[in-house]
Amino acid sequence: MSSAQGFLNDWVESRVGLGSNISNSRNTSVSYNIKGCWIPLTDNGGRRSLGSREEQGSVRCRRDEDRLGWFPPHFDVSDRMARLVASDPVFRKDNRAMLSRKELFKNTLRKAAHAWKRIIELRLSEEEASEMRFYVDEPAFTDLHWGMFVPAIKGQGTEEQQQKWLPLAYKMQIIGCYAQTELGHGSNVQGLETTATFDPESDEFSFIWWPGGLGKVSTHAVVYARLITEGQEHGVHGFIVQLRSLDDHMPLPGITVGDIGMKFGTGAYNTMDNGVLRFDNVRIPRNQMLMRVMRVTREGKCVQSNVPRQLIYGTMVYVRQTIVSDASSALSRAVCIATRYSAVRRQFGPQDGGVETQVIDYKTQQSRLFPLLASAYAFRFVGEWLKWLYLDVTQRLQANDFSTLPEAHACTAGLKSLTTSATADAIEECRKLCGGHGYLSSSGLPELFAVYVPACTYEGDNVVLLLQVARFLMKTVSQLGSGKKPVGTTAYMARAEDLLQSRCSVQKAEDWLKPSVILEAFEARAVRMCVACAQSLSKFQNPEEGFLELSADLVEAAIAHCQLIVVSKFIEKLQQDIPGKGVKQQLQILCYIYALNLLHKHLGDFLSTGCITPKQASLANDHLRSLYSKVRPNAIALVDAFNYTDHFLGSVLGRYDGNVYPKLYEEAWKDPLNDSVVPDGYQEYIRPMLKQQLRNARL
Ligand SMILES: CC/C=C\C/C=C\C/C=C\C/C=C\CCCCC(=O)SCCNC(=O)CCNC(=O)[C@H](O)C(C)(C)COP(=O)(O)OP(=O)(O)OC[C@H]1O[C@@H](n2cnc3c(N)ncnc32)[C@H](O)[C@@H]1OP(=O)(O)O
Ligand SMILES: Cc1cc2nc3c(=O)[nH]c(=O)nc-3n(C[C@H](O)[C@H](O)[C@H](O)COP(=O)(O)OP(=O)(O)OC[C@H]3O[C@@H](n4cnc5c(N)ncnc54)[C@H](O)[C@@H]3O)c2cc1C
Repeated sequence: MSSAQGFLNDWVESRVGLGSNISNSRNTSVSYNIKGCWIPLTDNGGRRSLGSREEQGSVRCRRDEDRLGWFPPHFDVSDRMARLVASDPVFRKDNRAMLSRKELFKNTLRKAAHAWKRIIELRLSEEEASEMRFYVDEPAFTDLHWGMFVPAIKGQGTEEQQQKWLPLAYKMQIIGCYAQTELGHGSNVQGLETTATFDPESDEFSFIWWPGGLGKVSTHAVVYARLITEGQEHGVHGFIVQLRSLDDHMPLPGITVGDIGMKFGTGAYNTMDNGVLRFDNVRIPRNQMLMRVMRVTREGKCVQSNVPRQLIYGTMVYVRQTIVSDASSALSRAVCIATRYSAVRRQFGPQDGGVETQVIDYKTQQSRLFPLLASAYAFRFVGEWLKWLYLDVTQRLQANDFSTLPEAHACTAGLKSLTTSATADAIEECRKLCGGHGYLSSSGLPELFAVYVPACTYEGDNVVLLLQVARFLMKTVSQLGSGKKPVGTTAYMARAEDLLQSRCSVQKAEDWLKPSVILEAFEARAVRMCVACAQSLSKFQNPEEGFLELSADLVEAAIAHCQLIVVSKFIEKLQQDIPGKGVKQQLQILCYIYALNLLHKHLGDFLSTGCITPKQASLANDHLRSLYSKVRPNAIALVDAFNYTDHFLGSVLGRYDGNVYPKLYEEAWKDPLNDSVVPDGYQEYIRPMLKQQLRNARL
């Protein structure tokens, strides 16, 4: 061993003790029982030797009464699937950053095939299979097949069409994708150029561009195109189109299909074959148009059914709802890494040579990290509520009650936008919270960021979606005088007159710890911003022109409304019975942190609308600091509660055992650059340069 290596080994050794200090932060009297799991809070003298989650093997669920009833009842399923994936070598993912695009993609195919084999062998339920795919943690064509192709047929197909296509899709005898976006049109769905002409006399081309799973795998797609019959246009509809032969996978006549190329980051989303598709007079049978909204008869006549045509956009509503829950997962993952590492990392501290300070104890670290921890919980709760809302609207649609569809659209669009933007920013913040090591691939954060950021764009650009919310809000405000009572998430607007006048009652910092005070401040801010926008709009002769001109303000108003939804759902959650010693109190603290931090970040809104005074703002800020101190002793337990395996986290910094430094050192040596001591290219480039310098020096 060279002396340099010897030094490095000593250096690593000297930090092992520090690395294990994560367990210090697990010394707390509160026993957590989040997501239905129990988190052992051990005091083992500042050391933990639990090993990785995977190694522990068994599911550590204690008693049924320890489970939080208000979490979805799928903890056992989730935990079992996480362990199944983590213990299967085929699902290894630590080498992704080193693979070429082709290797990466083939590896994804291998994993998807293996997952499908396991699903069949183990006779997994739909829920188990879906959890398994989640923990495989690799964007793949299966996301689109199960996430969009199947829901599109379910939501927009007639009974007959569902009976024909769903069994094939469920058995994966066909693989489908969702082909809506074109090279030239994504947000503007009505502007799509792809046409489906019943009388097949069209010679136009258009390119579909972006659909995941399309490039190399899908045999079928639900393609969105403008329907033309008898020379008349009938809006955009979905059509099931076979793209590839089921015998040899070759594209069918008239179809050109391929991958659109590398995307942001190495590894990351490049496991997905986002595709380009060109149709050249492709003919499909009439009954492959999804006809729940509109039927085309044998003679080419269009017959509108009684369901609203917005149902054509229904798959997007469904996926947006799932994306909100996913935001909580991605965020909790990043926060788990940053929190555990912040407890391990020490910088500066006493001048007397004592141990340095854990960076998690710095107030700046806490003020950046704990609001993100609070957001992870907030998004989980609002995601659960949104799931309920979606189920509710689906049941109502089945009973021909379409009244809640506009609200479901506004909520899914707005919350998708709010949570994905916040999560993307938060992952980057977590990277910075981990200092230099956060930039290492082995921290897991760069890849998580690269995989996650497109969520701000796909399934609706976030600004475009907020503008949809703003339209809904302006409509609601405009109807206030007409006697139509706002309901659901806009019910607070019925109290607009009061809220426009109300004065916040806070006089001392603790007054901010009343949910009613917080709610009223958020309601007043949202109403005032909406009403101000509506008043400005009314000054325009042409409302559409006004909407365009005021769109930046409208987006701010939509954000205020969506933040109110998240805050109010967190508060509602806390009104339920929450078992587990100390759990409710901790969640209450997180709820206040979530709300008061938003208030702090958007102070301009609250002050300019006169909802609170500068003095009250400063009291809120004082209170935030004391709330951070209350979270600190339980921070590790609160992230352990997410119950992520080391495999799923994929982060040396976020290891459960806190053994960060030796593992970082070990990881570094795995890099292919370290395969040889003298690098490839030395003879060609380095040596001649060095020799040249030597010659020059001698001259
Ligand atoms: C597959 C993933 C599976 C699971 C996901 C889980 C996790 C994610 C993990 C991985 C993700 C993997 C892959 C990502 C997949 C991404 C797939 C895609 O991106 S598919 C393409 C998505 N495309 C879009 O989202 C386009 C965005 N644009 C639109 O939605 C619309 O065009 C528009 C912006 C709403 C405008 O439409 P239009 O011009 O028709 O709108 P108007 O404003 O005139 O509205 C008319 C009327 O309709 C109402 N409305 C609009 N949209 C909806 C809706 N979705 N539902 C109900 N109602 C809607 C609107 O409010 C108006 O109502 P009115 O005022 O007239 O009452
Ligand atoms: C990783 C990934 C996967 C995808 N998968 C699929 C898939 O499976 N199937 C599929 O069909 N599509 C898919 N897409 C496409 C995706 O849905 C679209 O890219 C998305 O809807 C945004 O549309 P756009 O690209 O047209 O953006 P644009 O609308 O061109 O947006 C560009 C900019 O213009 C702004 N803008 C646009 N309209 C307005 C407006 N009215 N007012 C103010 N500002 C506006 C936006 O805010 C944005 O800043 C995927 C995209 C990505 C990145």
